[in-house]
Amino acid sequence: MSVITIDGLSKSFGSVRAVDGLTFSAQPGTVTGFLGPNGAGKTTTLRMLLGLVTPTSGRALIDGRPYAELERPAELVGAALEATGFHPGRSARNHLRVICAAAGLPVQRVDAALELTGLTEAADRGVGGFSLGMRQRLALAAAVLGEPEVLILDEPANGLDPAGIAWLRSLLRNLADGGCTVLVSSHVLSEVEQTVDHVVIVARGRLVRDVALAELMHDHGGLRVRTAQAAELTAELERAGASVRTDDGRLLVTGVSAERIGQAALDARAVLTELTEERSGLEEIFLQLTRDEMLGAEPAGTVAGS
Ligand SMILES: Nc1ncnc2c1ncn2[C@@H]1O[C@H](COP(=O)(O)OP(=O)(O)OP(=O)(O)O)[C@@H](O)[C@H]1O
Repeated sequence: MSVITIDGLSKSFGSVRAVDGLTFSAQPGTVTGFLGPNGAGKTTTLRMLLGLVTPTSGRALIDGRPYAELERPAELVGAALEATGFHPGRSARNHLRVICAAAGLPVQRVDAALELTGLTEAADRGVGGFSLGMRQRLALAAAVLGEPEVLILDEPANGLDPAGIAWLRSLLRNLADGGCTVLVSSHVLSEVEQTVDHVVIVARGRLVRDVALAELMHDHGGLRVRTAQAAELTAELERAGASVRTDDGRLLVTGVSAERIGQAALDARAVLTELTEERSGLEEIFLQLTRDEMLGAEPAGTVAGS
C-alpha cells in the first residue's frame, strides 16, 4: 500500500514562497485532511505531488517515488484537482471513456465509476449542463477510474450540498477502509471534520499541525464540571481514566464521556452544578491555529519545520 511523503518541500513563484519547507506523510487506510486558509499552498503542494509543478527544493513522493517515475500512475494514483476542463458537449460517460482510453484502462470501469459517484442517471447528459456539484462528482469518477491506491482531491466538497458532503464522506471512508491513501484538501475544516482521521494544517506554506483528529479534539476539548465536592470527584474521575484540570473554579475533564462523569459523580456523592461540553469547534481551533501562524506567532504545540 502506498504512502504519500512530503519531505522538506518548497516552491517559490518569484518572491512568493507558496510552499515553505513542508514535511508530512499520508498513510494507507487513512483519510488525511490537508487544511489551510486560501493561499496556504495546498494546491501547489498537490500539483507538485502530481508532477505538474517542479519543486524549488525538497521532494513530493508517492510510494517512495516522484510521480513522473511511477510505472503505472493511472492505476496507482487518482486525482481530482479542479472540477473544470470538461468538454461541455460531451456526456459524462464519454468523458470517462476518453480518460480510460488515454490511460489504457479497461472501458468497463466507466459504469462502476458512474455508479460509485451517483452519476448513472445523468451519464448520457452533456457535461455542459452539469451543476458544480455534479462536475465535482464527475471529477471524482475520473479519479477512481483506475481503482487507485492513492486518491488526491483538491477541495472535493466545493459545490456539494449537505447531502453531497455526507455522500462524499462515506465514499472516502469506504475507500480508506479498503486500504486507500486519501489526501483531501479543504479551506473549510467543518466540511471535512467528520470525514478525516488525520489533519495536516498549513498556513503561508508552512506546517502548523500534523495530528490525528482525535488528538486535536482531545487537546482542544473537554467537559466542564462544577461541583462543591471537587476533590472527591477528581479522585473518582482519575480512577475512571480521565484527566482532570482545575480551571477557574471548575474542572476541565478529558478522556471520558459526560455519562461517565455522571456515574463518577454518583459514586463520589458529588452534586454537579454544571456539566457542559467545552469542545471548541474544530473550526475555531483551525482558525486559531492558522491565525497564530498568519500573525507570525508560534502556535501552541507547533510542529512546524519538524
Ligand atoms: N502559478 C503561480 N504563479 C504565481 N503564484 C502562484 C502560482 N500558483 C500559486 N501561486 C501563489 O502561491 C500561493 C499559494 O497558492 P495555492 O493555490 O497553492 O494555495 P491554496 O492553499 O491552494 O489556496 P486556495 O484554498 O485558495 O486554493 C498563493 O499566494 C498563490 O497566489
